[in-house]
Amino acid sequence: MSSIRARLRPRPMPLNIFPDMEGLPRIILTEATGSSAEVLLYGGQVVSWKNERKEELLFMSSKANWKQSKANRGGISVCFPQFGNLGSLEQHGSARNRLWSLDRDPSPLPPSDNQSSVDLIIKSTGVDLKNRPCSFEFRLRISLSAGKLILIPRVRNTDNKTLSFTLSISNYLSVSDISEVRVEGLETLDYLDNLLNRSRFTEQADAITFDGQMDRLYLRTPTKIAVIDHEKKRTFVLQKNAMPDAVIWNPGYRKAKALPDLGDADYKFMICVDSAAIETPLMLKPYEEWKGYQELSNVSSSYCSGQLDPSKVLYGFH
Ligand SMILES: O=P(O)(O)OC[C@H]1O[C@H](O)[C@H](O)[C@@H](O)[C@@H]1O
Repeated sequence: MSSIRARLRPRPMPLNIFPDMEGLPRIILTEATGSSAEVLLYGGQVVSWKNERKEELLFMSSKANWKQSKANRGGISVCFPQFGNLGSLEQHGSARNRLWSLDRDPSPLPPSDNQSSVDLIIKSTGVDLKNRPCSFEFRLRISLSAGKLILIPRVRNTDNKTLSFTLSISNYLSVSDISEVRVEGLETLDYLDNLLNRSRFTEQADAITFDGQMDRLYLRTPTKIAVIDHEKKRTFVLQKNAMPDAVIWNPGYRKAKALPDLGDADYKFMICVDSAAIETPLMLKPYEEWKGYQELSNVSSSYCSGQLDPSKVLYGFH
């Protein structure tokens, strides 16, 4: 009887994984309403997220190299175990330049061997241990559902010493024109300005707008941040847990020109909004695990009442 039941139980769809034009393993996630996401094992990077109308929601540099030697500038990648140059490791840590593996045992999360989510893993290597003698495992679940892309990062200390790290999930969002964008949810908060030697300021504006390079670390941010694109009349809502900080970055014209892997005009069509834990490094006791959560959704700016109401966008009041 039980064997008949087992035969009748719907089998999970196999993961859609294939080598792309450069031979890099690429995973395609799909779901019933027609949205999709693409993930590279190299860097564990999400390189595409399209809505049900097949519109791309993530920015990718026009000079992305698509080679397995450096993370592409764009999409969503993880900076770990160090954000930026705040330590002795390479800029933004090694995770974005590693070849990740499929995680067949993502316990205690249920296995996700279907076409709308994937579990990835990297373990510390000799290089990591040379610079920071404490072994770890980093697991990343990427899940797609109607209108939403969810990332669940988990770090496990697999050593008998304390593990300390900083981390960010770096989201390059595609926008119509950076001068048409407002970021809401960070007003009145303190931030460190990376363009002014990490000096501390308090945000005075009602919303963040852009008229040049910006590189800030907002501290103790709320769990929801809205990125409103006036021209497209679309709003990204970033919801996060266990990552108290948020990075807001746009290189502006001059810095974009100096970056070899970014087209001169590309800065207009992107904004980086990172979920992050940077100001206070995360500490894990021996064998402890940390778990974060990030959910991105993209909604019509006027989905509530025909008028943008930030309180509705930010706090979901209907
Ligand atoms: O050029 P990358 O190493 O990818 O870093 C890109 C950017 O990442 C973050 O947003 C930092 O705050 C910026 O200072 C940095 O320029």
